[in-house]
Amino acid sequence: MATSKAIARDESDYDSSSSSLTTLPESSRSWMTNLSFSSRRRSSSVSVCSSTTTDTTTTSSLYLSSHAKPHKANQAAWEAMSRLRRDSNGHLGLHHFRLLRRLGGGDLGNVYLCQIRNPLVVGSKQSLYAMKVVDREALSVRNKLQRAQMEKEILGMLDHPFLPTLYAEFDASHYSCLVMEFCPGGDLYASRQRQPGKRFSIQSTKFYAAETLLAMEYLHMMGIVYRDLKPENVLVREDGHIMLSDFDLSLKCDVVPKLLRSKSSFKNTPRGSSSSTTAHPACAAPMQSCFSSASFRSKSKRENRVITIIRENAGVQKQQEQKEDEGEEDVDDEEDDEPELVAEPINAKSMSFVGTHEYLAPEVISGQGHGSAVDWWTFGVFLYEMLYGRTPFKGENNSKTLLNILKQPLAFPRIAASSSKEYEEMVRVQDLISKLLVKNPKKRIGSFTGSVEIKRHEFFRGVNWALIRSIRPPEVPADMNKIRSSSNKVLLPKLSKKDRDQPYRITHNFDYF
Ligand SMILES: Nc1ncnc2c1ncn2[C@@H]1O[C@H](COP(=O)(O)OP(=O)(O)OP(=O)(O)O)[C@@H](O)[C@H]1O
Repeated sequence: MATSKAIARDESDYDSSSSSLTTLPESSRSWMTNLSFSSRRRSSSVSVCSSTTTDTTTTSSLYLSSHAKPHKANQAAWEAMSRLRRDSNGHLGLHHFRLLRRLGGGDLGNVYLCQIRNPLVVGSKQSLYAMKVVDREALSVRNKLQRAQMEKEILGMLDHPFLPTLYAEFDASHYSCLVMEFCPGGDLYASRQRQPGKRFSIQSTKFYAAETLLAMEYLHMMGIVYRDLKPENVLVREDGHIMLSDFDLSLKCDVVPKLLRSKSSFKNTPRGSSSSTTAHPACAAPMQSCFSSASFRSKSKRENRVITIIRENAGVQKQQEQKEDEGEEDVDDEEDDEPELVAEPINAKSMSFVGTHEYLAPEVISGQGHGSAVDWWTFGVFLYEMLYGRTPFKGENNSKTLLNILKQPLAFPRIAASSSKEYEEMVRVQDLISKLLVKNPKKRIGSFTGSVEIKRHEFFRGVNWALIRSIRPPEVPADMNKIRSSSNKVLLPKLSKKDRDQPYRITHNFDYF
């Protein structure tokens, strides 16, 4: 799993005692001394809960209970859980589940592979779930209960193919249990370690980045700023598609949708690389249907009908109109001037210092307050790491990393392209990364119209956003039946037979929680 590899890689980075804050801006220094650092990149999110925190924790009207997840309605795992809920009159407990093995642990709790304890259904027919178990008492002592609550609330809201489905949640003694979809493919950090040169190919990067972008688009629509994107938090589902995980650092805020005219709104978005004027690249075979050029133009029309994210900016609008007069090519010219519903939490503002060092946005470090644009910064770092096998501003220690993020210009390693097509793709993705890793959040791509700006960048040209969930991913994890049969063998720390069979008694012996 990524966990152990991440420990090996970054253990020293999260030693707060070695951090020197002397070279950081004055605005950062006073409150950065309160930071709590954990020891692994996996759980390296740092947070400061001080009086400067202004996160809004509104109860959203969009809250969906775990009983209503339309996109999972016909799934066996969902049906099994609904049946269980019916049979138990809605009173689920730990005794309804058999914990099979520990999948991993983080700052908030441990995650276990589990099955419904049902003597009538045995072996390979049983659905597998991931259960996150959080010790509320321990978190309360560490002042982290609110983070766990936030994660639970957010998980309850989500209903999207690239985000976790919360199948059930219940309390057992002072433990909170969240039952979610199990992702057998591990995470993208571990997956990257297995790639040649520990780097994903440009096509695999495009695939994972496109799905991640859709997940973040949905989160922003729901008023959620994710704030902790990194390959470790992108899990690979049974079918090879992705699932973002770990929402305890997310910020939930109100999002006020607006209706804007499409033409003017798209005119104000930064466009793709001026140097990437060549035909879109041919893609690796499995992804061809998704990344075909034919789909690109029709996609533009479709997008007009989905919820998109727009921010008005008269100045930029003017510039774009001027460009149009100059005759610049623009696919939007062919589109109707339909109104668009806009839903980006651009007014979200937080003073919290949260994230993972190498992924922190400059505005988070400088403590000036940040909003949804932090997710577009982390998306840039994510793309960079997937492609180059390291993050762009990593220093010898955490303080150097933070300084580099604030001061160091972005640079790309030289990588020989195997073909002119790959070279062109590299130029495009570098252009996108350069636009995402703009230190001023107001000038960063995505800050005007959110994900729609990024989806329209040349690098994603040809991606069929509507069909991406149906195409074959770069890698598909081992057969689920094999995982089921191996779940009782020694792959990960195994639970004792007693604990497996009697999880409801483990309150007396909770050594593995
Ligand atoms: N649905 C899942 N399927 C498979 N493994 C999972 C699932 N959810 C979490 N895990 C694994 O469990 C581990 C801990 O999960 P998670 O990151 O949610 O915990 P956390 O306490 O919030 O961690 P962090 O310290 O990063 O905030 C991770 O290694 C992750 O890979």
